[in-house]
Amino acid sequence: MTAVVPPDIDITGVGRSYRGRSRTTDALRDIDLSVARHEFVAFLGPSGCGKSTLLRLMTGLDQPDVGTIRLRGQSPRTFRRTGALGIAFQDPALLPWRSVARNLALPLQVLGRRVRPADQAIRTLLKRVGLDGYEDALPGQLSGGMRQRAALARALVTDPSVLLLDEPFGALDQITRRMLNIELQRIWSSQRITTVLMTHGIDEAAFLADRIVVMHARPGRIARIVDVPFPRPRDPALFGHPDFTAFCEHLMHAMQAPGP
Ligand SMILES: Nc1ncnc2c1ncn2[C@@H]1O[C@H](COP(=O)(O)OP(=O)(O)OP(=O)(O)O)[C@@H](O)[C@H]1O
Repeated sequence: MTAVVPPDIDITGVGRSYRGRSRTTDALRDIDLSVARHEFVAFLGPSGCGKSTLLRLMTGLDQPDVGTIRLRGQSPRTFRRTGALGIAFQDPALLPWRSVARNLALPLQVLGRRVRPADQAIRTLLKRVGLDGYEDALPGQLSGGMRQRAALARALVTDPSVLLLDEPFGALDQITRRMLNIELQRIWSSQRITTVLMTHGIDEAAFLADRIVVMHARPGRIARIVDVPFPRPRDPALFGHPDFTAFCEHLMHAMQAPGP
């Protein structure tokens, strides 16, 4: 008999509202989802459907009004403090006065681990995201795409078991974004870190994810959950395949259809 592995992420009945002086915004309502170990799930939805709100709740930087979130059975805040959670936001938020390698060392230093920017582990990680040779560069000397690569490497530096990505490539041009999608797939395929990606990029979600959670706005809620039918590893040529185009069209309809 094989042991049943519990899900890495458990979201149950989560709701979150923002109360302003004149009105209340229902940012999220009735969010239920489990993400299995090694799974890649993308939340896909228009601006304002609550993706960033949900991601912040999953990091433990904000608390739901109702419902619970558990990461490997722990509260997000407790889990984050173990270093097992990797996080990358749309804004790479690198410290401008620290070199790329010293930015990468920071999460390890925060956890109290002994690390030097010249350590082999940091060099290997920079190589993996295509920043070989940029160890000593300052963030201001990098392009937007390179800064996002550095932010992705920083999210991976603690060797996390769960990775949360909030539109990490959203501000990039289409070509750079696609290149980083391909690299993220390569990294995920080799490490199989349980990953949640928030995105409004339909082809990004379809290329990367095992399952896509289509969100609707006002209130932010799950409209439907779609299995991605393409086998792995996925070749970059998939982006141009007619089946892929048809699947993206299907997702577009799911985003626009009146939801539950
Ligand atoms: N701090 C806040 N105070 C008040 N309302 C907020 C706050 N943060 C988000 N909201 C509102 O909650 C809703 C969900 O916002 P959220 O940023 O989570 O959506 P999103 O899907 O991430 O959007 P985007 O793709 O544009 O980042 C929106 O209507 C937004 O205006």
